[in-house]
Amino acid sequence: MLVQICITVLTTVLLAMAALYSEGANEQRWWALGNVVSSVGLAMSSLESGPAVLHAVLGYGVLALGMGLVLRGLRQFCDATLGWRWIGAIVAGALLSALFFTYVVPSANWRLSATGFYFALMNFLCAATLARQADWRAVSAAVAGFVTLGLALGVRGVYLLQHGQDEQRALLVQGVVMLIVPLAQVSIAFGLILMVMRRYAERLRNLSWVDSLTGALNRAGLEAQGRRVAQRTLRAGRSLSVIMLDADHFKDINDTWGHPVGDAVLRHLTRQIKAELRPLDLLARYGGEEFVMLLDGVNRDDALRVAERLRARVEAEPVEVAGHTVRYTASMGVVCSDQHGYDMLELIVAGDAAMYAAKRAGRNRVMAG
Ligand SMILES: Nc1nc2c(ncn2[C@@H]2O[C@H](COP(=O)(O)OP(=O)(O)OP(=O)(O)O)[C@@H](O)[C@H]2O)c(=O)[nH]1
Repeated sequence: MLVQICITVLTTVLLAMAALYSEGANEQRWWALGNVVSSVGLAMSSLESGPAVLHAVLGYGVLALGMGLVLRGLRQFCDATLGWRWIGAIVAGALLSALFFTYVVPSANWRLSATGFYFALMNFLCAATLARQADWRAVSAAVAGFVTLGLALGVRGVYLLQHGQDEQRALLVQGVVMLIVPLAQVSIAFGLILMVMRRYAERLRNLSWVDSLTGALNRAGLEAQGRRVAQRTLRAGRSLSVIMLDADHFKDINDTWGHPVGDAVLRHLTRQIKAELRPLDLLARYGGEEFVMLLDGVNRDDALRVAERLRARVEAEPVEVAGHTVRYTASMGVVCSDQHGYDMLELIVAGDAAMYAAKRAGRNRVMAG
């Protein structure tokens, strides 16, 4: 029991400290709380004296409540929810089976087996919730912990049914299970922290790839993701088109209306571009008022059509900002891997040249490179 208390304190402190460093504090709060509640339930159900209702019934209800809270945190981590009604049902299930084998068909063996199977199922449910996550490396330690715990409880349930509580073999199994439970608990706690830290690191990396003004990718994001898109299209034998876009006379907009209005124009332009792109396409802000679009699986003729549609949309839809209606246009250069290959840098250089040709030809137009 002392080991159990130490493990609970250790894992709860770890979870609470991880919550301080990351933004996913909500799910960690449920995990930490569930951890403490489960351990209280475990301690209650291990009592050998006192009223039966306390250790033979309520202890299992408290343990089930703790597991329900952990599951709620796991569902939250997976962007889903677990309502209080479900948690109530989980607690009721544990209470009913404990009540049944305490008062209706009194048998300590059957009660231990039935509740063991019940909590094994709960642990498998936790493992299954996480296993559906795409990032296997992040969740594997926690999944392994839940599966181990579920298997240990299940095996103990089978042995108790077959051999009774007092037989030598059953006692041995009971001892092994008592050793496995805290180890699995530690594995779960470390697994949960690992999951949160990986997600936090991913969030920070994504933030460092995003331009804060427009929400489009920045240069670093373009380099990292653009290469991935180029490789993907090359492998799949699809065309990759690049559109370079530059707002026309943007300096005049800044000089006439001020920089905040210029910023609003850039945000508006980003929304206009995004409206023309598909989910697999990439958009990055390449410089001040210059953007680059990567169109996956689009040949040059189709990319020219997309660019022309976008040009017409930008020309037709002014932005309303600070009581002003600001009209602006954009020039674009379109290139495709069918003519220039899949090297990102070469595509951008060729697209830039086509875009400057469009500027020289009078702006507000699309040129192919
Ligand atoms: N408001 C705002 N302006 C920016 C930002 N980044 C760059 N700029 C401005 O964008 C302007 C770009 O001017 P130029 O390079 O001369 O280009 P242009 O006026 O658009 O002329 P053309 O490209 O030849 O049509 C400069 O005045 C920059 O200060 C930004 O984040 N916000």
